[in-house]
Formats: sequence, structure tokens, C-alpha cells
Amino acid sequence: MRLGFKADSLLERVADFLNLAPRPVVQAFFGMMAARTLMAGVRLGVYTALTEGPATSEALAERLKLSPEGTRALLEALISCEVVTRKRGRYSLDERAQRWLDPRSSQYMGAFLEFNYAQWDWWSQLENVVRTGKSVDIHDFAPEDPRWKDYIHAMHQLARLAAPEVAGAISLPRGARHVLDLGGAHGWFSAELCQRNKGLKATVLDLEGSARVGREIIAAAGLTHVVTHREGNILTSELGGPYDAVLVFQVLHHLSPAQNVALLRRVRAALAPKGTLAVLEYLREDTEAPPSTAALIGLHYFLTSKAAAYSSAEVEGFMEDAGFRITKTQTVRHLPLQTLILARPE
Ligand SMILES: C[S@@+](CC[C@H](N)C(=O)[O-])C[C@H]1O[C@@H](n2cnc3c(N)ncnc32)[C@H](O)[C@@H]1O
Repeated sequence: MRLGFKADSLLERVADFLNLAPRPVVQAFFGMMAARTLMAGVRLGVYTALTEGPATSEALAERLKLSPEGTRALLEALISCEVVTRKRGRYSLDERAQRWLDPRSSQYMGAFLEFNYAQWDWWSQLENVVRTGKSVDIHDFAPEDPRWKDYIHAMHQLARLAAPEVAGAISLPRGARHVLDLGGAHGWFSAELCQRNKGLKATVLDLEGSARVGREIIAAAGLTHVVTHREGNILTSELGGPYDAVLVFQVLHHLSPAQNVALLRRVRAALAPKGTLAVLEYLREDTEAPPSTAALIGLHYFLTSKAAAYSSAEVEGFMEDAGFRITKTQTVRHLPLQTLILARPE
């Protein structure tokens, strides 16, 4: 996936081809404005209000207790972002955007946009992080820090998109009893796996701040009979076992290569001899070109954990060094650049 710049006319296409448009300015200025406009739509309640039907900007401003001028400007900017439409002076949520921005949708992404406020603050520290090499370390926050709630709800919303596809790709033998979900947070992936494999139960091992929120998500969904949260650090806690499967989903990018190999060696020891290791990761492409957004995610991981987006060769290398044989690699259609890698102990 690449970041772009869509030309509206032949003239704009020619200007772009001739390098007449200052691309760095366009990307930095418009990218920033689009991000914050989309976030404000959630925080100010605009999307939720529009699910009640088309409305004029004056009516919306009154209902949401906003300034009339600001509301009109925001709604017009949301049209630029292609999430709102205007017809005869009344604004509506764009049909394609409803899937992501209507809170009643099972694919609602509002929590992710809300989480972006915390991410915005972290990104404002980028220059210092690059200068000093010291990351923000988002997993060091106190368990009661409200950012855990935003973080784990955002991850849950993403997991809802991909969980059926991912769980469907992991085939466990009949009679599989126990799955360990390392850094599983919301527990949604293991819950989906348990629902597909009768008799399977999951333990999510995660830091206290994350586990607290994950437990609430699982309780609200009525899934406490299949998923249990345990608080602990995956790098130091006893893993227990033997497990039929261990999930390590979107965790390796928070750790250094040496930590990844050490963790996966302990996972190997905790797995049953024919158990399955499942790794889900946002992988950096190995190619020199074309440029993709994976490097931006890599910088995000450095900023937030002093780690990196690893390539598939690197992740497979961690798994092989820890004594695993890769059995299947599959890209996940519902999450861009995410890959599921399955392995067995050698
Ligand atoms: C990006 S989230 C992924 C959540 C979930 N596995 C998923 O794929 O949606 C990373 C998770 O790893 C957890 N985590 C990071 N470092 C950890 C550590 N040292 N011990 C336990 N959990 C950790 C975080 O608390 C967070 O819940």
C-alpha cells in the first residue's frame, strides 16, 4: 500500500508528472489536516449525529453544542475527506463511510480514530525520539492510564475485521483444549478460534493495563466461558503449558530480534509436540522499490517501542532460530500488509 495524491484533472496530472507540485508540502500539510479532521468528526459526535438522518449544519451545531461557523467548516472538510456528503444543504454520512463510522456497524472504527489523539501526542515527540534513540515506550504506562482503554479498544476494532479470516486459517486437531494468546489484549482472535473449535479454551497473557480492558471486552461479549485473562509480562512470566496452540499476534514488532528469539524458544517449550505456533505481523517488504507505507509503520514501532517492522525473512528467521518449521504463510485480506505465519516445533 502506498500513500498518494490523486490528480483531479489532466492539468494536475501533467503538473505532477513534471514535478511542478510541491509534493512534500502537499503530503505534510494535507495529510495532517485530513487526519485531524477525521478525528474531530468522532470526538465531536458528528458521525453519530448524522446516523439519525441528514441534517443542516445549523441543526447539527445546535444538537452538538458547537459553533455554527465551525460546524459548517468541519462538515465541508469532511466532504473533502470523502466521509460526508451534502445534498440540498443537508449533510449525511457517505454511504461507503457508514461501514467504518456508524457506531452501529460491526466494522465501526471510531475507537481507532479516538486512539489517534494519543498517537498524535506520541508522534509530536518523533524528532526527540530519533535524536536520542529513546522511544515513548507505550507499554510502560501505569495500568490505570486511560490510554490503555483507547489503545485496546482500537486494537479490538481492527481485530474484529480480521478475526474470522485469521481463525479460519488456523486448523487445530479435533480435541484441541488450550490456546495461549501472548499479548492478546482484547482476546478477540482467541475467542474466535475457541468458537470454531469445540472444547477449546484460551488464556490471554498481557500487561495489567491491557488485560483490564481486554477482560471488560470479553465480558461484554459474553465470552468469559472461553477466554480468561492473566496479567503478566510475556518476557518474564511462566508460560505454563503444554498448549495446542500459541498465538503471537502483533507483538514481535514491539520487541528486539534477541527478545523475539528468546520468547519463541520459551513458546516452543510451552507447546505440545504437535502444537501450532501462529504469528500475525505487519511485515515490511524486502524489496528496494516501490516505496510502501510499511516503512512509516516501522517508524511508528520505533517511536512507540524502540523496535521495528520486520520483513518476512526476519520473522521467519526468529521462528527458525527458536526451533520451529514454517508450515504456512498467508496474507490477511482484511488487514493490509498483515501476514499470518504458522509453524510447528521441529
Ligand atoms: C499491538 S497490540 C496487539 C494485540 C493483539 N494481539 C492483536 O493482535 O490485536 C500489542 C499487545 O502486546 C502487549 N504487550 C506488549 N509488550 C508486552 C509484554 N512485555 N508482556 C505482555 N504483553 C505485552 C500489549 O499490552 C498489547 O496488548
